[in-house]
Amino acid sequence: MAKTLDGKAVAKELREDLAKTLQTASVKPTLAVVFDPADDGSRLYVGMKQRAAAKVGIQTRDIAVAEDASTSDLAAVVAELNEDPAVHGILIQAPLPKNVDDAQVFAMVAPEKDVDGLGVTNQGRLFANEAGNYPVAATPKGVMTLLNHYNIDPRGKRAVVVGRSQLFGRPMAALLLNADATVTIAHRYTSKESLTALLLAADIVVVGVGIPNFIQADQIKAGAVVIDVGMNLVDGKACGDVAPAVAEKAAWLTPVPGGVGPMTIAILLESTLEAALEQEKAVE
Ligand SMILES: Nc1nc2c(c(=O)[nH]1)N[C@@H](CN(C=O)c1ccc(C(=O)N[C@@H](CCC(=O)O)C(=O)O)cc1)CN2
Repeated sequence: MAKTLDGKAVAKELREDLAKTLQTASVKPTLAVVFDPADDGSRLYVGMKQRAAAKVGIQTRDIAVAEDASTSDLAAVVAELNEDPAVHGILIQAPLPKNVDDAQVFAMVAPEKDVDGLGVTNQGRLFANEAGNYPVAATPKGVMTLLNHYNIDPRGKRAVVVGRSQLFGRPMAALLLNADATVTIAHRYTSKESLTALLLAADIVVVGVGIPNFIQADQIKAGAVVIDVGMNLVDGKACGDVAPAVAEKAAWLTPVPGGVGPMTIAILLESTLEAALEQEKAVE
C-alpha cells in the first residue's frame, strides 16, 4: 500500500513558519487577487487563499473582474497594481472571463510582483534554470517541496508529467528537469498506448488533467511515486485524476483532498512574503 505524501500536514508546517516570520518582519505584505467571481472554482480557491493569507499575516485586496471584461480592460487593472507601491504581489486567478486571454494577462504582471511565477520573465528564468530567488508557479513548486520533505530525490529518475498547461505541466517539467530527472511531457495528443508505455517506465508520475480516474493502477510501475494534481468534483466530493486502486501499486501517493492543493496555497503565501521583502530591500 502506498505511503501518503501528506500535503495538508506539510503545508500547515510551512504556514506556521511563515506566520512566525511575519510576526517580526519589517513589512506587512499585500497580495492583490484578480479573479472572476462568476467562476465557482475561482470563488472557492480565492476564498481559501484569502483565509490562509489572513491567518499568517498577509493582507489581500480583491479585484473582481466583470463578466464582459476584455484583455485590454485587464491591462489597465494590472498596470495600476504594478505601479502601486502598497501592493507587493499580484495573483491572476485562472480562469478569467471568456473574452480575456489569461496568458497575456499573466505576462502583464511586473516580474517582481508576479508571485505566481506565471509571467514570461519568471517562466524564462525557470526554463533557463537561472540561479537565485524568483517566483515559480505555486502548484509545481508545491510538488517539489513535498518531494523534498519526504526525501524523494528526482535526480536520475524517469519522470512523466501528464498535462502541459502554463500553470502546471510546463513549469512542473522544468522543475523536474532542473532537479536532474529525465522528463517526458504527455498531453491530450499523446495516444493512450504511448501514455501507458511511458507511465509503466516512470519512477515519478505527476498528473494534472482534470479527468477523474484518468490514471489506472495497471498503467503504473510497482513502487512509483504518484502525484495527483487533479481537482475534480464528483457527486459534490473533491477527487483527483488518479484511480484509488493506484494506491495498491505505488510506493508514494498524494491524496485529494489534502495533497497538492494545500501546498499550492502555502507556496503562494511564501512567494508573497519573499516578494515583499525583496521590494522593501530595493527601496532602501
Ligand atoms: N493563478 C492561479 N490560478 C489557478 C491555480 C494557481 O495555482 N494559480 N490553481 C488552480 C486552483 N487552485 C489555486 O488557485 C487550487 C485548487 C485546489 C486547492 C485545494 O487546496 N484544494 C483542496 C480541496 C478543496 C475542496 O475540498 O474542494 C485540497 O486539495 O485539499 C488549492 C488551490 C486553478 N487556478
